Amino acid sequence: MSFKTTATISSFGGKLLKLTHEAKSTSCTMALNLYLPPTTQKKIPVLFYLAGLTCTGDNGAEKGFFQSAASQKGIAIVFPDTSPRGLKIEGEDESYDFGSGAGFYLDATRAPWSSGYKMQTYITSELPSALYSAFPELDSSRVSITGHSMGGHGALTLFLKNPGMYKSVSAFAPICNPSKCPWGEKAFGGYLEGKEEWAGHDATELIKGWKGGFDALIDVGTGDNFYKQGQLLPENFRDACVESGKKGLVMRFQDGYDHSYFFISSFATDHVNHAAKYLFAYDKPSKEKL
Ligand SMILES: N[C@@H](CCC(=O)N[C@@H](CSC=O)C(=O)NCC(=O)O)C(=O)O
Repeated sequence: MSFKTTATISSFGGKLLKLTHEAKSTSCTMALNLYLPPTTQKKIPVLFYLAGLTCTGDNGAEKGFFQSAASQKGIAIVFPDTSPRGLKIEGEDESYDFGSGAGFYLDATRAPWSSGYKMQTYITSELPSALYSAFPELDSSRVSITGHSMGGHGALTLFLKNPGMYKSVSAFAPICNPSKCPWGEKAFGGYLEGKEEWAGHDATELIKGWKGGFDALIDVGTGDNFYKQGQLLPENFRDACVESGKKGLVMRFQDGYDHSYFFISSFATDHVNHAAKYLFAYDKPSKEKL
């Protein structure tokens, strides 16, 4: 399905495109932002940034400060929306942490959400296929993923559910153990038919079955109220990595930082650089490729 470009904005020498397209998996028109860096590469590696509760594709693009590093490294960034919109499901717009703006990057199995709330399929299949077809300069073989809060949960779980799909993963203040926090319990209870499905969408459970190393970067602010309230539970994820022998996780507790985009923008360059390390690891620049 092709995209409609509603705006083209110059940013750090590249272009930020505001796009919409009709998506089958989410049964609605989806909006997103795509940052295309200035580059002489024939094929541009891609970083997906998944935003958190209440966000659209605009929050990361406008406040995340990812474009500066992406421009320098030559990485395209996809900023998708966080849920379907306007499906007219009862209760869809009643709360900030469920329904619109809160798709949790999974495919709902419980009616009525199971028709349309298919963000896992949208992010891992329909959206990338549509983008690689409409923008052939994007390199579908070099893709990484990151995200914030609910989007950090999305980044970790989509990476762990799809071995080989992403070259790297990182997260800002991710919801690490949704089965054990109020946000996750509400989302999983509402979107999933049975409790036996929960572990399959929980990073702290998924990491236990991951084979090999896990070179992820996770930042959490020590002044983050959602962290203090037990919504994020990063220590549970770190402990699961240690107990199941996964090496490579870098979990940084950033002194005094909160949950906001002031925190994200402060460390965005580190996360783009983390992705760049893997996106360019086996593609040493040669004259033929430039
Ligand atoms: N309105 C809510 C808080 C909503 C909130 O803080 N959302 C975060 C993500 S939280 C986890 O997914 C966010 O990124 N907001 C958008 C922004 O631009 O800051 C409340 O009042 O508690």
